[in-house]
Order: sequence, then structure tokens, then C-alpha cells
Amino acid sequence: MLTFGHNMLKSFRMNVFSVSQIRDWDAFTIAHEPIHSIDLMERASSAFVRWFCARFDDRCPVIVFCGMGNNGGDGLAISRMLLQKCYNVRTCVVKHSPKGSADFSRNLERLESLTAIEWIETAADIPTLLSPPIVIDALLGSGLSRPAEGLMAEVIQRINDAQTPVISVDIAAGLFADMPNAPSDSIIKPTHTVAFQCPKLAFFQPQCAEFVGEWDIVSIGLSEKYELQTPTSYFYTDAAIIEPFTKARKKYSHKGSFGHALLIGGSYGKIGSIVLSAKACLRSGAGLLTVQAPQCGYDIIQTSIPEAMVLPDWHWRINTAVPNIEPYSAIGIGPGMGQDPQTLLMLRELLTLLTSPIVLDADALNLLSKHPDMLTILPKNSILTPHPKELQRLLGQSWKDDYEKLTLLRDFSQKYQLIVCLKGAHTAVALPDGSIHFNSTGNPGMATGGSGDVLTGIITGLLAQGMHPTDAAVFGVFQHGKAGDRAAQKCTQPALIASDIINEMRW
Ligand SMILES: NC(=O)C1=CN([C@@H]2O[C@H](COP(=O)(O)OP(=O)(O)OC[C@H]3O[C@@H](n4cnc5c(N)ncnc54)[C@H](OP(=O)(O)O)[C@@H]3O)[C@@H](O)[C@H]2O)[C@H](O)CC1
Ligand SMILES: [K+]
Repeated sequence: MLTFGHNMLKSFRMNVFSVSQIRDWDAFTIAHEPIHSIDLMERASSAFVRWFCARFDDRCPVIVFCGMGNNGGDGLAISRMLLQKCYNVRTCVVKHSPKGSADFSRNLERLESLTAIEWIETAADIPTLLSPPIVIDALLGSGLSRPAEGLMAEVIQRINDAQTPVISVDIAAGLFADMPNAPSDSIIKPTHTVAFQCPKLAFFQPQCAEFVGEWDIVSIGLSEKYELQTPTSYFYTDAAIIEPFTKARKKYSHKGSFGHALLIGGSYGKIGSIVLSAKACLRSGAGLLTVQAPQCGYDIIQTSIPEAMVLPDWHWRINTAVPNIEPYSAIGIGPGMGQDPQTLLMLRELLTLLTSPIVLDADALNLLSKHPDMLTILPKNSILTPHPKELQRLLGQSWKDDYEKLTLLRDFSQKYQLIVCLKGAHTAVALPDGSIHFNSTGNPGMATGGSGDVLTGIITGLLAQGMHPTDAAVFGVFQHGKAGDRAAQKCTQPALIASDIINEMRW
């Protein structure tokens, strides 16, 4: 067996902070850089304007809707900067409070010297958005303290009704950054959110998708020291993860240097699943691969993947035999495997033999759900790759919203000391230390049969090469999505099939 590498993740991840941490980060930067808060607002607004001008030229009329907090202050500064760049800008301020924040008021003075501000004090003051301009939403940001109501809700509704691009500054007005909204809440549905410095937890929740749109992060130079010293359990995996894991192979390395993976799966009518896992496993760099499959898969696998060895089960249709695990540096089990009682016996016995982490997917997960006692015999740091339905079965319960889902996911991962990759847009990888890593790659074209089998193969292949299980899970998920993004670029999202993901794998 190869020994597992060190967990390298710690140095290559972006923190996702709570609203109160973001507020502290802001204050820490102001105190320690030091910088005046008005200048930090100026920096944030310029970052937004750079983003904006790179996408929309000055022929696009712009209307900026501002609240009276610091998000509104950003909006006023953005208006001024766009006016100075000769954009055609209208600025409307919703009077939701008797007094604006200090930096709002400073920016109001600065803007008033350049243009007239339109105040919205009643519904009658809301401008008609007939010939659609681009709307910039600076109504409410991370300081949202209650659902938007009354006049504010009316403005939000009007903006949502207009068929026009809406760009939210930092976060959509009305959307809580790190807790659930009620279904009836009034929230901007932006085409794009431009967030300052780090993503908000809401950006990763399926239930928030229409209130986030496409999103980008712009840096506003908040203190690196604060970021390093402030604990969080949420992280975002972006392209920075690639470099540390992409090393040139040593000149005198041989296939034995890259591990020997064993994949177990397939059943009559579902041999394709294990074929996809096998190809992905080889492409992920595993030196050798053996596939254990029922007899009916023998010819199929030998023909479609000549690079793999096959261990045929004595059974024609299903997997029943417990393999000798000695030769293998990592094992992945489940794709297309079926849930026959004899397969269950094999899985149970296999688990009792294991001393190092294993990758479990699909029917292996369904069998675990039906026989949860097996969860306790899984080696620590084993990797499970459920989709939300499979997670529900594993937990034996559903969730009331996506935030509760994350809590249940974390509790499960910590209770059994397992790594759980919850597949979906922004796949969430929960680690036994309680941290959750959201992925940045992937696209809806990957919601296609066999895509998950490919992921199982990738992670098993990385594990076989000696990567630490947490790295194999987080990095494997990232590379799977990256390959899917390349595939979608080539053949479009609807035409994408799982084999395309394998063909686009690069390291
Ligand atoms: N570090 C950074 O990322 C920086 C962020 N900046 C920008 O600042 C905002 C956050 O600003 P803040 O002033 O804290 O909050 P808001 O602008 O979102 O709103 C606060 C005011 O709005 C009132 N409020 C809250 N909820 C509602 C509601 N539902 N309806 C009406 N009014 C509401 C709130 O009133 P309270 O009664 O709760 O006190 C405030 O009056 C961030 O998103 C960024 O855009 C900085 O510019 C740079 C650094
Ligand atoms: K906003």
C-alpha cells in the first residue's frame, strides 16, 4: 500500500465568512491598514466599476437604485464614477430610513455636486423601467436585518418585473447572506452579483440561485492578516488549488510509482457505469487499474478499456466475490453495482477487511443507507459521493432548507469521520474536521447519466496515487468540474455526455 500524502488543502482555499465576520474584517482593515472607511468604500466602488465597465459600454443607460446604508453608499460612489466616465446614469435613493449611514451621507454630498438625485419616498416616485436600462442594485447589502417590506419591497418587485439586466452590488437586496429567507420574502433577482472580497454562504445554496444569478468576486484589499487568523468552517475552492497538485512526473518513475486502483461495480445492464469510472480513474493518473465486475462485463471492459485488468466475478450478473485487497493502493466501489443481497454480503465483508480509506458511490451508498451499522466500520476518511437523494437516504431524513442540509451534512461527516462530497452545483465537500468546501467548477450540462461514475473514478485514481483523502476529494471534485466545463465549451451543455468529461481531463 502507498502511504497517503499530507493534507495540502489548508494553504489553498478561499475563506467564506459570515456577515459578522465580514463586518469585523472591514473594521480590522480600517484600523490596521489603516484606511478611512470612506476610502475603503471608494476602493470597493472602484472595483465594482472596473468590473462593470469591462462588460457594459457607455452607450448603455444605467439606473442605480440605492438604499441609505453602506450598500447605498457604494451605489452613490458607483454613480459618480460612472458619470465621470461619461455613462448616462440616473440615481434613485429609496428613503427607507430618516438618516443615512455616515459614508452614505458623504457620498451623497459628493454626488449631489454632479447630478440630481431622485428620491423615492412613495410608490408613486418609483421610476417606470420601460425602455430598459441596466439596473444596479445598491438597495441593501450584507446589513440586511429583516425581510424587505413596504416601499422597499415595492421597489424590488418593480425591478424584478422589468425585463432588464440587474447587477447587484455585493449581494441582492433582500437576500440574507448566511441564513434562509422565507419563501415569500421580497428579494432582487439579479442577472449578476458582484461581491466584495469573498463569496457569501447564500451563493452556494440551490434555493438562493435565482437571487444570486451569475456571480463574481472583486478584491477590495481587505486585511490578509485577518483572513489568516480568523477561523471559519466554510471554504471556496477556486483555481488556486490546481498548482500545488500539478507536479511534473519524475523522469525515472514507472507505473508502479502511481499506485494500483481497484474499482468494483457494474451489474447486468449497468456495465457502462464501471467502464466510465475505470476510464476516469486511468485518466486521473493511476498507474494500474483492476476492475472487478460480473462475468457479463468481462468482454465489454476488456474491449472498451484495454488498459485495465479485469477480475471477473464468478456470477454472471452481479458482484459477489470479496477480492484480495493486498495488491491495491485504493479501492472505489458502487457504480452500477446493484443492491442484490449477495452484493451486500460482499460489501459488508470487504469493509471489515479494510485498513485505509475507500471511495463509495451509488449502490454502495444505497446499501449503506439500508444497513447503517456498516457506517461505523468504514475506515476514517473514507469518501462518500452522494447526490442529494442519496444523502437523504444516508441520513434517514430530509431537510427543511439548504442551510439545515449543510448542518446535517456536517454532523454526519463528523459523527462517522467520513468525507462526504454532496454532488450538485457547487458540490459541497464535508470533511471530518467540520469544514465544508464548496466547489467552483462544473455546469448544468454535467447533470447527465454517468457523470457521478466519472467522479468516483477520478477520486479513486487520486487516492491510488497516494494523495491524502481530503485533497483527493476536494481536488478531484474541482478537476471533474473543470473537465466538464471544457467539455461544455466544446459541445454545449445539452450535448455533453459523461464520456466527454473523461476526454477533457487534463492535469
Ligand atoms: N467589507 C466589505 O465587504 C465592505 C462593504 N461595504 C458595503 O457595505 C455593505 C454593508 O453595509 P451596511 O451599512 O452594514 O448595510 P446595508 O447597506 O446592507 O443596510 C443597512 C441599512 O439598511 C437598514 N435595513 C436593514 N434591513 C432592512 C430592510 N429589510 N428594509 C429596510 N431597511 C433595512 C438598516 O437598518 P437597521 O434598522 O437594521 O439598522 C441600515 O440602515 C456591504 O454589503 C457592502 O456593499 C463597504 O462599502 C466597503 C467594505
Ligand atoms: K445590493
